[in-house]
Amino acid sequence: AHGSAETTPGPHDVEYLTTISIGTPPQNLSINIDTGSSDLWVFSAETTSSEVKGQTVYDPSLSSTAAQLQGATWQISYGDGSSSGGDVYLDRVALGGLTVAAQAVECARNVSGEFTADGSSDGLMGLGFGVINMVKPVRQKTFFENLQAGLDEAVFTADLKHGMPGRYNFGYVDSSAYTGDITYVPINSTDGYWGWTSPGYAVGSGAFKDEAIVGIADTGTTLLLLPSDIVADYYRQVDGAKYERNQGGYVFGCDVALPDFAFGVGHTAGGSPAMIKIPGKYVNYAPVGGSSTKCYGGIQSNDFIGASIFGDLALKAAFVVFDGGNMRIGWASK
Ligand SMILES: NCc1ccc(-c2ccco2)nc1
Repeated sequence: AHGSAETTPGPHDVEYLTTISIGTPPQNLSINIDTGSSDLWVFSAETTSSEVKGQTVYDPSLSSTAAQLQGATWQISYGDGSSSGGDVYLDRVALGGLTVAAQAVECARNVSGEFTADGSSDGLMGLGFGVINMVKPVRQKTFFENLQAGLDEAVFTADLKHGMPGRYNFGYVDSSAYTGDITYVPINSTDGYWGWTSPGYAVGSGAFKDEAIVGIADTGTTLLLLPSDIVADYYRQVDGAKYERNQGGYVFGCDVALPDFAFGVGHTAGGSPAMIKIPGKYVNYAPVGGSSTKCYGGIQSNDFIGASIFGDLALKAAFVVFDGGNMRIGWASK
């Protein structure tokens, strides 16, 4: 089996939203597919009403195929400080033409203010590894883990785009969606993430710099978070760019010229790595609050987290293969 679903960017490509249907008859929700976590949770009929502002909720009592997972609860918090928690139902979940008959659907009783304020997202679908699923007392499998054995190929791919809809495919690699070759590197899923190491980077037309970047491929993070020395190196090439503590990162004039940023993938023996190039204009993330002339950079430091995060800013410059069968990740230009 294989399937394909369109995914649509929010403002400034802050997140990408994909429609899933849950239950019988189907209830359609718009969810954020997040390779940086492993819980499928949704706003639900059980969510504290003051914490629901515009989201579509899943109501298991209206689904003839829903069954509560007795005694199961969950609580999760994310790197951006947001959080949610509740109880668990098993129900049919369909995405891109593929169905899992008994997927753990984690129904929120509570969500933090960040989720309440994001009226476009009705929940998250984690496509990380089940080892970090937060359901207790028994962890639950992700949608991909439940599908995997039945897929033609044990892969899913991310084809995110700047300011326009892209696609998540399951079970196949669409050879018309990228240019050149896909370069595959091993992943380390010990911490539950799609962990991999880039051999280095280049700023603009500058030379490649050999500096191992240990990170995760994370569709649920907006930006590209890298070691502070690399970030400083990039913004040295941006006129007037500076680190502003009260903005929480590097900012610059919204009309400034921005150099491309390229990161390496793989290491052909002695040869140079394949490069994924992020166009400079993608690095202009958005005007900072209250300004129309000061803009916030899409490349920022990973200082507080230790590992780097190849979030949407990096992913939307590439066609990415999350290969669960061979425990590897593949990157291609497009
Ligand atoms: N990296 C996981 C993740 C994804 C989305 C969100 C979020 C908060 C408010 C709206 O969305 N938080 C964390």
